[in-house]
Amino acid sequence: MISPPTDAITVSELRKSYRRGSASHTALDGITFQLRRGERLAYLGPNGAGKTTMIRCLSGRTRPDSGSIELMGRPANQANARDCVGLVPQEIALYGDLTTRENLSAFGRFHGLTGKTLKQQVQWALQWTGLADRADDLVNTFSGGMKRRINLACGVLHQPEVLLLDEPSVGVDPQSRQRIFAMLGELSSSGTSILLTTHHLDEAETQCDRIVIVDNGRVVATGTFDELVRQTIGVDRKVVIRLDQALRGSGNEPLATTETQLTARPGENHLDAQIHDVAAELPRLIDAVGAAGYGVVDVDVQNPSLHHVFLHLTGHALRDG
Ligand SMILES: Nc1ncnc2c1ncn2[C@@H]1O[C@H](COP(=O)(O)OP(=O)(O)OP(=O)(O)O)[C@@H](O)[C@H]1O
Repeated sequence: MISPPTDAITVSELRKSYRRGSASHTALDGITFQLRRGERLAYLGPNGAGKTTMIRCLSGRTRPDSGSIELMGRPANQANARDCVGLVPQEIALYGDLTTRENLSAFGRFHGLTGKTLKQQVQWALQWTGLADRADDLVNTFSGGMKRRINLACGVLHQPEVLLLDEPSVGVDPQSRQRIFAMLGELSSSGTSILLTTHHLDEAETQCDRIVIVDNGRVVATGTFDELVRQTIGVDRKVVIRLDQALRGSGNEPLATTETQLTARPGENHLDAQIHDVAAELPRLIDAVGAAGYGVVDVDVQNPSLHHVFLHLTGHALRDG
């Protein structure tokens, strides 16, 4: 018996350059990663990192210069290999002068659906998007968030096993983003494998199972959020303790009894500590601060974020606007 492929997408050493006048610009510089079956994978990178180019290569809209793509275990260049794929492009591509139902029916037909199946899927999409009560309204009367939900539905009417989304929440308000991710959560629970590109750090961190971080056309790290934190900034936490008075003497002199690594400067009203085991070490440190004659005004335990991970990996911040 042939066992099913473990990866929904396998990308190996993918390269793509564009010509710009007489020069060549490398958008994908030897990209390798996997989308595992059933997972939600964030392909995270700043503007110009090559995210759209990757989606275009995966969906067959752009031909890579070299490297390979497998979709559900089949080489992407085999006939019908992309039948398992649904695509939700970044630009909203809907007919404004048609109703929600008419748009869904049109896109369903593009995907080869007819008759009872088409009707069923349109009905499902109306419920899934929460737009059943707007089924017969013209799409050009809708908000950006509503259009994005219909755009999303148009890409999955044929129930693809693998879904590609290029910046699915771009230009929508936080409430609509939440709805979109709730919809994707439903698809994921029913087994769809999802690859989404994003430049939103919080989306990658909170809405996805794993993250591929790309910069300048290269993969700089891959893993779950916890794995990425361990690989980069480590498990130590930065803790800032604000004091009721400025530090005297050489700063940490009065706190010489503590084993915690401290940065303390005379004249400043705070101590910065690197703490490995916050639960065990922090109470001892606070006792030591009290014993040295200082009062603690505030304690800030800084949790690592994907922002810190990205900064550590690339040396620059990812503008998350
Ligand atoms: N058709 C093209 N011709 C020339 N250069 C291109 C073309 N498409 C993309 N590029 C360049 O390739 C690089 C990667 O672009 P791409 O759109 O894939 O990045 P991105 O991460 O999706 O960025 P954004 O979020 O801004 O869309 C950019 O420098 C872009 O200018």
